[in-house]
Amino acid sequence: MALSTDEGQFLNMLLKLINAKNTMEIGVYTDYSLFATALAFPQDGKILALDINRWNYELGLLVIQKAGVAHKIEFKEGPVMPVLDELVKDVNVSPTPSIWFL
Ligand SMILES: C[S@@+](CC[C@H](N)C(=O)[O-])C[C@H]1O[C@@H](n2cnc3c(N)ncnc32)[C@H](O)[C@@H]1O
Repeated sequence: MALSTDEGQFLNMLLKLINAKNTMEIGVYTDYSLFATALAFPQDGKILALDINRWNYELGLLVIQKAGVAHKIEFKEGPVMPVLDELVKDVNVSPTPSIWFL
């Protein structure tokens, strides 16, 4: 259901290698891959995180907050397709996030 610790480290390294600072995560579950991404990003990095259930996002939120990276994350709750339909109407959303997850 979630990344292994090795995969989290690998993701973190990949994001740094490509200087990623804008991703969309579809399905956060315990926030593990979201946390690995937020740690890899520069201070002005932005992650749009989507999950059908806010409870999943809140599972790891305290850790994210304690690590001081919560400001990099915008969370939206809901089934992903209607949320994505809304987002494509918003001209401020990048059409080309670096990495997608589910
Ligand atoms: C495999 S888990 C994600 C694991 C996470 N990316 C990680 O590696 O730590 C899948 C997540 O997708 C969410 N999900 C499944 N279908 C969804 C949908 N249609 N819209 C939004 N979220 C969905 C589930 O609630 C679950 O939290």
